Amino acid sequence: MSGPVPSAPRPALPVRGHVLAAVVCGWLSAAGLCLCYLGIGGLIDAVTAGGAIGWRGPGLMGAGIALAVAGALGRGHASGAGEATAEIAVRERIHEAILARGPLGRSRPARGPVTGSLASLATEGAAKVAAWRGGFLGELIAAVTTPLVVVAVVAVVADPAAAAALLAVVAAVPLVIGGFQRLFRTSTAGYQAQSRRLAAQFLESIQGLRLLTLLGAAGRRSRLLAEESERHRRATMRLLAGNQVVLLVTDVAFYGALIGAGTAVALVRHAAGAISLGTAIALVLISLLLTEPIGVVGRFFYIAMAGRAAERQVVHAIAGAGERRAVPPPEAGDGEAAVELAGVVAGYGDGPAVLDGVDLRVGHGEMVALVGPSGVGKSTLLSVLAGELAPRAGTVRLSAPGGGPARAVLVPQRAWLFTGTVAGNLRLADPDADEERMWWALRQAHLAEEVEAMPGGLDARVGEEGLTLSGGQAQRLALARALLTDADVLLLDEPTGHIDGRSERLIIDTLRRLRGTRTILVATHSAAVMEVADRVVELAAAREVAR
Ligand SMILES: Nc1ncnc2c1ncn2[C@@H]1O[C@H](COP(=O)(O)OP(=O)(O)OP(=O)(O)O)[C@@H](O)[C@H]1O
Repeated sequence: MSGPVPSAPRPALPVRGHVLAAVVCGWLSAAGLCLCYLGIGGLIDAVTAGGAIGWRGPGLMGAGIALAVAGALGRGHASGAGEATAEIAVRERIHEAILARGPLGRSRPARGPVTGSLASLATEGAAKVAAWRGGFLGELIAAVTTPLVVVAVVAVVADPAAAAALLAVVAAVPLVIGGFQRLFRTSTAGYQAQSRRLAAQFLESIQGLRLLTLLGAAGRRSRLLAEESERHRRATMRLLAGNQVVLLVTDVAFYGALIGAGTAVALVRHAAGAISLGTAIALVLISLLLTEPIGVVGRFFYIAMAGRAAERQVVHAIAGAGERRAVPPPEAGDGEAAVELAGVVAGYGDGPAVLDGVDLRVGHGEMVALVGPSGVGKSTLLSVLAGELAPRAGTVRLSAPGGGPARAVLVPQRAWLFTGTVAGNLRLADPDADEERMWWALRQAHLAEEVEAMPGGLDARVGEEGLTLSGGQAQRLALARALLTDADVLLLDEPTGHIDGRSERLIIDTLRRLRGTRTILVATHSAAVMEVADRVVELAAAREVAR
C-alpha cells in the first residue's frame, strides 16, 4: 500500500454510546472499590476500638462490592458490544469500497490499495480498528480518568487533604510517562531509519540483479547487504532492550511511587490525627487503584497502535474508492445489442494505445470467445467493458435485454480468495444472498459438492487463515460469485488458464450450461472454450475467424 495518507476524515463509527457507557461503568467500578476499601477500614476501626461493629463498615463494603461488580460487568458488556458494532461498521465501509471498485475486478487504481488488500483490511484490519475504537477506547478513557474518581471519593468520604496530596501525585504521572516516551522515541526512530535503509538496499539489489551479475558485482553487493543486515539486527536488539527498560521502569517506578505515595499520605494524615487507622489502611488499598492507567499503557501499545494504523489504512482505502468512481461507466445503448464498441482506443497511463480502434458488436445472450496472441489486449478490452479502464476514444455501450444500462461483471484471470469463509467470499458480490442462493451459485459453478465436503460447508474458512483452495476451485468460486450478481454481461478473463484438467472440464461445462442465459465474453487461449462459444473474435485483427 503506497502513496501519501490523505487527510480524509476518520470513518464515523456508531460507538459513541458504547464508549461512554464503558467509561461511566469504569468509573462506577472504581468508586465501588473505593467504597469497599473504606468499608474495610471502617470494620478495622470498629474491631480495634472494641465496640459494636455497626452498619457503616459492612454497609459501605456491600454497596461498594455491588457497585464494583455491576460496573465491571457493564464495562465488559459495553466494550464487547462496541467492538462488535464498530467491526460491522468498518467492514461495511470497506465492502462499499470493494464494491465501488468492482468486487470481481482486476483493480489497478493509480492510488489506494488493490482489491485483495482491501479485503484483508475488511477482516483483520476491521477487527483491529474495532478492538481499538469500539472496545479499548472506553476502557482507556475510564482507566486514565479513574485516579480522578478515586481522588473525588477520598475527598468526599474520607479526607479532603489526603485527596489533594493524592491528586498532586496523580498529576505527576503523565509528565513522567511523556518523558519516558521521548527517551524511547530516539531508539525507535533509529530502528525505523535502519529498517528503511535495509529494505531500500534489498529492493535495489533485486531490481538490479541482472546488471549486478553482468558487472560481476553480485558478491560485493551481497557482502554489503550482509553488513547492513547485521546493523539492522543490532538496531533491533537495541530497540528490544530499550523496550524492556521502559517496561521495567514503568512497573517499578510507577507502581512503587504511587503505592509509596499513597502509603506516605496515609501515614502522615494518621500521625496528624486527621484520619483513623482503618481509613489509613483503606487509603493504602485505594492507592492501588491509582495504578490503573499503567495497566492499560502496555495494552495501549498493542491495541491502540495496531488499531490506529489499521484505521489510517481504512481511511486511505475508502478515499481510494472515491477515486475509482471517477471512471465513468459504459453508456447504455439502444438495447439492440448487448455490447457495442465503436472505434475504441484504450491504454494505460501515458503509455501507447493497447486497443486502437476496436469495433465489436455482441448480441443479447451470445457467447463470444476473444482470442489473440498474448499481450494483444484481451484483458484490457474486458477491463474497458467492466468500467475499470476509461477508453481514450470511441464509444462503449452496454445494454440490458429490454434496453437501459446493463450491468457487467468481470472474473479476473487469477481469482482473489479473501481471508474469511466461503459464504463471506460469495457475499462480497451480493451481501444479501441467503444460503439457498449461494448453494445455487455454487452448483452452477460445479463447486457445491466440494464445499459440502469442507468442514463447515459455507462457513468453511478459506484464504490465508483457512483452507487453501486449488487454483481451479478458487476460479470456480469466483465464477459462482459473479453469477450471484445477476449481471447481464459476464466477462471472463482466461477462466481455464491456470487450473487443473478436472476444473477446466467443469468450468467448460458451466459455460456450456450458461450459454444463452446471459451475454458472455470470454478471453481465452483454450480451443475447448472456443468450441463452446457461439462466435470467436480474434482481437489482433478485430475480425471474426472461421470455425
Ligand atoms: N495495468 C497495466 N499497466 C500498464 N500496462 C498494462 C497493464 N495491463 C496490461 N498492460 C499491457 O497492455 C498490453 C495488453 O495486455 P493484456 O493483459 O490486455 O493482454 P492479453 O491479450 O489479455 O494477454 P494474455 O493473453 O497474456 O492475458 C500488454 O502489453 C501489457 O503489458
